[in-house]
Amino acid sequence: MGERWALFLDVDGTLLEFHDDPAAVAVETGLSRRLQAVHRAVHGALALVSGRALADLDRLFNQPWAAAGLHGVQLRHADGSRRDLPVDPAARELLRRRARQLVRTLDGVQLEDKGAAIALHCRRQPDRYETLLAAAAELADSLEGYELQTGNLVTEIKPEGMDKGRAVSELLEHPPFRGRRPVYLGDDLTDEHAFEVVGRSGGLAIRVGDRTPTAARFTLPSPAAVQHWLSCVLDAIQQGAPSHALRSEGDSSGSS
Ligand SMILES: O=P(O)(O)OC[C@H]1O[C@H](O[C@H]2O[C@H](CO)[C@@H](O)[C@H](O)[C@H]2O)[C@H](O)[C@@H](O)[C@@H]1O
Repeated sequence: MGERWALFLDVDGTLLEFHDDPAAVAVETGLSRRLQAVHRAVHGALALVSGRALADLDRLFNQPWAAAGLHGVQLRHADGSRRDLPVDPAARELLRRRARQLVRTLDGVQLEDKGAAIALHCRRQPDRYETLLAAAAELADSLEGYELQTGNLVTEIKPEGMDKGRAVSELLEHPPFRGRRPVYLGDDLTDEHAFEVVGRSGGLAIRVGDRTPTAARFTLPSPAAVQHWLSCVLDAIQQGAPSHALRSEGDSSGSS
């Protein structure tokens, strides 16, 4: 079973609980050890798939694993090779300048500068979300080569042409993911792109939480449940259990 499955894991809201400040999250030792053990058990076919930049994922997880950062704008393969979507420095500067101007007009909105992309957060003031979405959409429309990606009390302006689904497809073309059945865990709207790809590839899409609608067939209630599920997966692989052991308990389609 350890040779048959490929695991793709979203980070915030899936592996980690949400915090008001994106920079304040941390990976506890227990989660880190569990992920390392699962990574070994699936012979390296585990990738983090996140809206965070790769540098931020490396700061948090401190592992050279395959990973998609900025929703796939940045990609690192399991062999360490990297591909980045090209970003025009002048366009990036324009994005930064306009985004800074925008947040000055929106009380309670926090700007996260991720290099090639900008996230605008309003977790501290959720009642500003609709106003933020409208203003950010207008900004993204005015910038050539950029698009909007909304998420959990966040909206991001990122280089166009990549999403988590495309990132997972790209990883699946390369070892050690190639030829394996993908399992994707994620909580957010941004993960739906990947749920669709995984569903089309005959894999398992597992939604974390209760956001609807979703293309995922299975559900886990929380990041704590994800950690428990990872332990069960590890046990199942080590005991050579049948492949259905990878499924989560809940089935959001009503069948199992
Ligand atoms: O794709 P993900 O790994 O889930 O990353 C999505 C975004 O996650 C972060 O923001 C979210 O988590 C923050 C910390 O808990 C929270 O404050 C914020 O409200 C959430 O939207 C991260 O800061 C973003 O850059 C990611 O794109």
